[in-house]
Amino acid sequence: MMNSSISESFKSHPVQLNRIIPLDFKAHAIKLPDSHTWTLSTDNPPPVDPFTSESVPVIDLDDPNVESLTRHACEQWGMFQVTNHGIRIDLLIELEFQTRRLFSLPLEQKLHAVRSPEDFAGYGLPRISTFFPKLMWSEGFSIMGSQVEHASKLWPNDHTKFCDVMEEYEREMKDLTERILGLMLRSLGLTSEDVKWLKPKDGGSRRSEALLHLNSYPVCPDPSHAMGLAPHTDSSLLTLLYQSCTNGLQVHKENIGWAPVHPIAGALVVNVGDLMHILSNGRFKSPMHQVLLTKSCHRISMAYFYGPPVDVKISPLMNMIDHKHPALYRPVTWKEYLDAKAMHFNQAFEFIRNDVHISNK
Ligand SMILES: C=C1C[C@]23C[C@@]1(O)CC[C@H]2[C@@]12CCC[C@@](C)(C(=O)O1)[C@H]2[C@@H]3C(=O)O
Ligand SMILES: O=C(O)CCC(=O)C(=O)O
Ligand SMILES: [Fe+2]
Repeated sequence: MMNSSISESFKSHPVQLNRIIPLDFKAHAIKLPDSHTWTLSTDNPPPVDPFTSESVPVIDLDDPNVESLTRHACEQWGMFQVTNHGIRIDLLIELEFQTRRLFSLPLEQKLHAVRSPEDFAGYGLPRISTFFPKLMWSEGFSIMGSQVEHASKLWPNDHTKFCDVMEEYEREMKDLTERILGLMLRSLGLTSEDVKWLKPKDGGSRRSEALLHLNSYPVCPDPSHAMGLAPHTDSSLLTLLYQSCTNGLQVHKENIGWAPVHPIAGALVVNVGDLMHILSNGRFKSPMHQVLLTKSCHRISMAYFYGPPVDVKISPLMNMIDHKHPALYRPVTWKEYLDAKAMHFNQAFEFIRNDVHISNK
């Protein structure tokens, strides 16, 4: 596979094996081990009634006001759900089936496809596990393009369907993400001409890059002392998430705190990524989000992280800058940003802010 921003960043910042190999969750179904016991803050408890509290907007992509709804959602929440997106429900059902099929394999078998310390592809813990003393109660599988190599290690004679479904989903996600990205940019008053560098003609090496990441959050013996996915922002331009029908995802909003993102059958969650926050010069939020666990449901989700071509520098767009709104960030490639994230995690923005001395220490 061609060198990508993501693969280059993993090579520059290898992950220790004890932050890659997941626990055998089934063997710990009764008692949470100390390695996975978190002291969770009680300052900001989840909303009392998750079904009446405020949550992210739901946008029908066929709505005549779709642009202004999108802009409002990106400015206020940095996250929204979309319906009427055109992805076939039978593809989503097959995607969920194949994902559950993967994660229900015994640990020894999943470990045949484990990520290596310098690689992003395959089975393992979330990348951000390196920043926490305790481990998360989750596992994942990362795919870019065709994942025959890893899938054939999981199912030597029976991986074709899995690979076909993942590849079809990636193609569909690419088109939909580019459509939603266009919508967001138009909502800021930009034309495709203003950002034609974002979507160069296919065929050359300057192609947008994306990663499909399957997440699994097994049932947990003590959800109030465990963490599914710790608070983070996404390092993409945009992330499209299918969360099937299990609760757990929360997004942080000023003046509200953690708000649940209720699953809606067939809907997809759109999450503004850090690079979109930079492009919009801080106008669009790249929201902090996390996943909490339950005692009875095995949650899975599929996140499609979309980013710019490898050599494109992302910086605040000209239309977003004036004397009242100076450019907040210096230009960065996706690889440079992923490196900053791999070193500084949730402080990465501070290191690319204009007038900030950059240190690689
Ligand atoms: C492109 C990327 C986003 C990601 C970091 C990465 O370089 C590859 C893994 C991605 C992932 C998937 C699971 C959740 C997440 C927070 C993580 O730990 O690894 C995201 C990363 C991210 O958005 O920063
Ligand atoms: O599982 C979820 O709903 C969230 C996943 C997520 O935030 C991620 O993969 O970055
Ligand atoms: Fe995320």
